[in-house]
Amino acid sequence: MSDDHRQSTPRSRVAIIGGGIAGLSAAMALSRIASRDPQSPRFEVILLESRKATGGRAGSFTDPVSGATADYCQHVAMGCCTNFIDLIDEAGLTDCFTRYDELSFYHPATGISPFRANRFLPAPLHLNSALSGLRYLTWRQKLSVRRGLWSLMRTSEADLADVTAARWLADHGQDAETRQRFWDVILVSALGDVPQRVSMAAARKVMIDGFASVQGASDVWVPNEPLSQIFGERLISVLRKRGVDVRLQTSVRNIQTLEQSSSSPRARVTVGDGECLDVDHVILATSWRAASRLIDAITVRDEPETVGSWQRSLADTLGSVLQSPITGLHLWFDRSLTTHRHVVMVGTTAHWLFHHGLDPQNPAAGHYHQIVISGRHRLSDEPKEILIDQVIDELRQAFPNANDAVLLNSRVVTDPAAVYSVTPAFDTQRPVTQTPLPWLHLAGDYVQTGWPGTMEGATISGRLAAESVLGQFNDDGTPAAFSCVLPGLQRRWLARLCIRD
Ligand SMILES: Cc1cc2nc3c(=O)[nH]c(=O)nc-3n(C[C@H](O)[C@H](O)[C@H](O)COP(=O)(O)OP(=O)(O)OC[C@H]3O[C@@H](n4cnc5c(N)ncnc54)[C@H](O)[C@@H]3O)c2cc1C
Repeated sequence: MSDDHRQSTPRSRVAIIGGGIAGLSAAMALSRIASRDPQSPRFEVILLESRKATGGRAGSFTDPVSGATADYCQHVAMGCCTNFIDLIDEAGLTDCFTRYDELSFYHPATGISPFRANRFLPAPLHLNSALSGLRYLTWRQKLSVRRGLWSLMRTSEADLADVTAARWLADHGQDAETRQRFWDVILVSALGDVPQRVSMAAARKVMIDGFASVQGASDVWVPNEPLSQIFGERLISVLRKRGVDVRLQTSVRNIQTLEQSSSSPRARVTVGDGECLDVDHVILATSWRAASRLIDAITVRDEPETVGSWQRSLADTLGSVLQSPITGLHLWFDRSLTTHRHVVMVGTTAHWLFHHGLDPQNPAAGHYHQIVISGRHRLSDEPKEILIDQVIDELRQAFPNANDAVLLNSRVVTDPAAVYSVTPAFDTQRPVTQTPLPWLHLAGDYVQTGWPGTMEGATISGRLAAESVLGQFNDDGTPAAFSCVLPGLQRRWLARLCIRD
């Protein structure tokens, strides 16, 4: 396509519904293509977000008592999240994250054990010393974990689609205590639900891609600014500079097909105040619940039967999704409880402790600590005060500094639908990006990406939707020339020999 031709070609109008990480990732991909490649198609991208700020589940709130800004729940990424890390790099936001190559595991019986992969040994041998360092595991348990990891490396993901993690682990010699002390600790945090419900294929993704396959895959990326700053302000300013029309507090009420003609817009998006936007493409990047409602209400002019059966089957699939809660306990003390920035807590109600210290913007709020508990737990139905008391008891036992610490303020935030459960049934039925409506593309962490419900999954889904728009755009016979999704980290020779694909 020549520059002259490009100038004269009408711009394709794309509405992205939802400004969570999936929608933001799609907007970044389309605006990057439009701004960097003179041969590329031209887009007018409109991002529609119903809330006051973008970021979706990766957002923050202002505590009414102290005025402090805190994330609804602490989010972390891992070194294996190549697309998410690339997204923040592209947006110039790498300074918003700190990368850690060591984890600290706490157990009441043994205190803190460092978990650090060996930087000189090739994967998967690099994990050996890290495992040896977990003092709360007996040598038998460590041997059992190594055997389990080896079996997992020798089993392809496709062979694990039908089985839950709990079943597979029990069948592969992992006794209840080894599961509780090792596998469950990692899987519940990463997948947001208990191994009795999640598929072993999803668990393999975490254990193999996230730990065993490549040096650096298990590094932890922790935001050092509120998520609202990262995804609600800084990323939006990048998008606006690239010409994306970001509209906040703009809730989409319905989507309709228009009369088909090659030169006209193909869909109409109606927003809350009744304004209608006629567009060539819609990327639906909401949660699975909002997507189900909007898709169900689409009225179709052509091929109503094909589309109707797809609508019904998608409604069944999304209607059967099991969801899992995640709880964040936000605790402000008069002092820091520990020098560790984060600690994985084993054998306690708390799963992770994140320690942020004093906020320089608001030092009077106190030293901020956040406890994360993924999934339902034994105090889920108890009053919040009981949960706070229990967790503070655990912190006092774990960290001597906590004994004299005074709790200045606390808040418990539970998102009951934080993540969907990657059950074997749902994992095999997850919807794909393309739909029978050529102008409609799905994004969101629930879409088939090979990843569970994470920021990486959401980023990939947005990039896949951008690729799908581009593929359509080139339907005139030109092959789709743009690839937006990055591959995972490249395995080296020993990992390639050991790990079956
Ligand atoms: C408590 C908690 C902890 C988590 N921890 C981690 C973690 O540590 N690491 C990790 O990788 N992931 C974590 N996740 C998962 C991660 O947050 C999600 O996978 C990811 O943010 C999903 O992004 P999304 O864009 O797919 O969906 P969402 O974030 O749900 O975004 C959808 C957006 O669509 C908007 N919307 C909905 N309906 C409409 C409409 N009609 N019109 C316009 N806009 C609409 C919503 O307001 C929302 O902004 C956590 C999630 C939660 C809730």
